[in-house]
Amino acid sequence: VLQGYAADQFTVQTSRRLMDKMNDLVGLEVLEDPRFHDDIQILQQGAPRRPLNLTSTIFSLLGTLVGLLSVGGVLLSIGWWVPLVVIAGMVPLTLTQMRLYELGWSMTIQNTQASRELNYFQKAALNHNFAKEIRLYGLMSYLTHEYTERTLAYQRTMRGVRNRQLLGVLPAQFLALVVTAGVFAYAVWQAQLGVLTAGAVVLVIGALAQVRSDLWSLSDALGMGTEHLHWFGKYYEFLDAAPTVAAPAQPRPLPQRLDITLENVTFGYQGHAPVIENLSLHIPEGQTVAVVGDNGAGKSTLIKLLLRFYDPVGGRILVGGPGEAVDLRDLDPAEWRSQVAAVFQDYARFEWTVRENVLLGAPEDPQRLNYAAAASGLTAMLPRLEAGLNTRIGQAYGGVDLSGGQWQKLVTARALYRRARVLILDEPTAALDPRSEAEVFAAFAELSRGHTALLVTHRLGSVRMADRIVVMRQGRVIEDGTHAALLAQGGEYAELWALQARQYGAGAGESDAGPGGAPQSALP
Ligand SMILES: Nc1ncnc2c1ncn2[C@@H]1O[C@H](COP(=O)(O)OP(=O)(O)OP(=O)(O)O)[C@@H](O)[C@H]1O
Repeated sequence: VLQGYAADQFTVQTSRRLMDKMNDLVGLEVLEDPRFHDDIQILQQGAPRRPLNLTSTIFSLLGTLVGLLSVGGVLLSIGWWVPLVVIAGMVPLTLTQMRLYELGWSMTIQNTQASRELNYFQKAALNHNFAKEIRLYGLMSYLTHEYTERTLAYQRTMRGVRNRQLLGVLPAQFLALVVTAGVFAYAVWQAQLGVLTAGAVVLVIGALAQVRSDLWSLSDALGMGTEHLHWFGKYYEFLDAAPTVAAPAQPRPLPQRLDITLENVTFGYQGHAPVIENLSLHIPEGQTVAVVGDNGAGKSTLIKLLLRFYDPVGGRILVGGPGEAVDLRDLDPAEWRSQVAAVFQDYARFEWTVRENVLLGAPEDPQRLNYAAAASGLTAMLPRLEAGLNTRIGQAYGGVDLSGGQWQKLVTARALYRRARVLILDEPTAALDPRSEAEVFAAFAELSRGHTALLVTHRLGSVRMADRIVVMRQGRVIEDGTHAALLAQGGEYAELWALQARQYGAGAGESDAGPGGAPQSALP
């Protein structure tokens, strides 16, 4: 019961410290490092037991040492050198045991990624989000095969380690046995010579057995103790690690104006070539800017940089009006982000109630909630949800599933609910029907009045409302201007516009009808 209680306490405390640490990791870079995920798996698995195990190992070490001292005293009765010889005979066993625990730990570390990968196959087989493809493409046999093969390979590796552990211990065990047998024979010989009584020999036999078992426990405890210490080493290393994207020790105050300026910004994801190159852009506060460009041009990456999920490797991002501009790196990330509302392309779908999904932990302001829900189109879909805003999402918890468009309305409400001076929408209407799209854009236009707004979209019909359109290609800004100016320029934007207009049958060129939504495509 005590062990269970202590394990509960340790689990909560250790997990909380891990979560607090995650909160300190203000950037996203760390999450893209496989070693980080290995560490998290090892730390999470060890959290409920390592602290308790280390404590009990220390106690068992102390207990064994006290026992050894007293029983060692008995062995002294047949000669001062006897305890020394017995201990010396056990030293190789202790060292081997410790080395083997060390080997076991390093194998665990080396194979954590393999273990995560094989578990991925099992998790995928049970994952609700993958269920349709698994059934349609008959994927289960592939998943089962991969899981089984990988698990067997993993087990073979670990079995190899266990076999080596066994074989490694045998010679040392044998030596310890020979030493014990030698001492026993010596005691019998002494009895025959009349130096020791029969009673003393019996005592020595008992003491020898006890010393052997104590020394064995000692070597085991030392080996296990080292393993626990390794785990703690990893735990504190994780907690103490300085993140690459860190909050400044002494942040500068937030400037009055929130103009955003990128100066020759270059950025590449860790280990990859730059995806933003020498990009310069100035967005005065209050301006609505649409960012368009090919897939992979770097639009979402630009947004991630503006939110300081990553730091540029070259150039800088400034926030503030003339004379007060501050490098984004010198602002408190939490303070800066509190000024920004964003709908990401891959937004988070929390399996909570609709209300919780909109508030995201913020206190409820009924008026604001009503406004955000109405403007995003959420209000109109509420009657179809059984408990309105209190409807639970997620069938795994007895809730409902939302359609893609319904989700998009919900996350738009989430962004509109936040009182932000900068609004960022990355493909906010990709899943919306034309009517909802028009409504969301009307709300967006109203909300962005007086606010900075950044809209990333492929739907060119909706970008005309922006004060300015920025066209990106391969991490650079290739065109920048108003809709009319860019059409007149006859460059990339004009070409994209004509392309979408043609697909809508509105005719190419400067048609005012323009493209109203996603292009239709036909299979070859
Ligand atoms: N976390 C990441 N790690 C490595 N490369 C990434 C990562 N995220 C994006 N990339 C790469 O960066 C490039 C730019 O991606 P980004 O998502 O910014 O493009 P985008 O312009 O938003 O594209 P889309 O229109 O398809 O949304 C792509 O080549 C992509 O593969």
